[in-house]
Amino acid sequence: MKKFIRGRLKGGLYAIKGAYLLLRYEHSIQAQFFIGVCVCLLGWFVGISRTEWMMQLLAIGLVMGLEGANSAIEEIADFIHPDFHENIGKIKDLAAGAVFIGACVAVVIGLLIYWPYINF
Ligand SMILES: Nc1ncnc2c1ncn2[C@@H]1O[C@H](COP(=O)(O)OP(=O)(O)OP(=O)(O)O)[C@@H](O)[C@H]1O
Repeated sequence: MKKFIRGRLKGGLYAIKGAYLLLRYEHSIQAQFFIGVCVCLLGWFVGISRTEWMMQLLAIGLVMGLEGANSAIEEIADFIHPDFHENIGKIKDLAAGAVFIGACVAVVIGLLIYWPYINF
């Protein structure tokens, strides 16, 4: 049991290190983090509901999580095949496509949350 808990804690520390590396070195994640902070400030300013906060945070987590996975896939691809290869390009495009889908969903969630707060 002790070994199990120590193993999980160690795994958690590696995951925190990974999150730090993403935020420190990956420009896409940095941009998404910045946008996420701006949207959170907007949510606080506008006074969105508890449910809207949950949806907003889920959307931010979805995009940043997918971007992190995309970065990891790009790293693997460059590591196993640093030279140009059609399949590597396809793998990277698929991973980028997953981020794009998540980002589109996040934009729709954002519109659904903030549209009612806009008074023309
Ligand atoms: N080794 C490769 N072989 C074939 N096509 C590649 C290769 N590397 C990149 N590409 C193509 O270029 C696109 C961009 O790849 P790249 O690795 O530069 O990612 P990126 O989206 O610019 O992300 P980042 O800016 O985080 O590096 C890929 O989606 C793919 O279509």
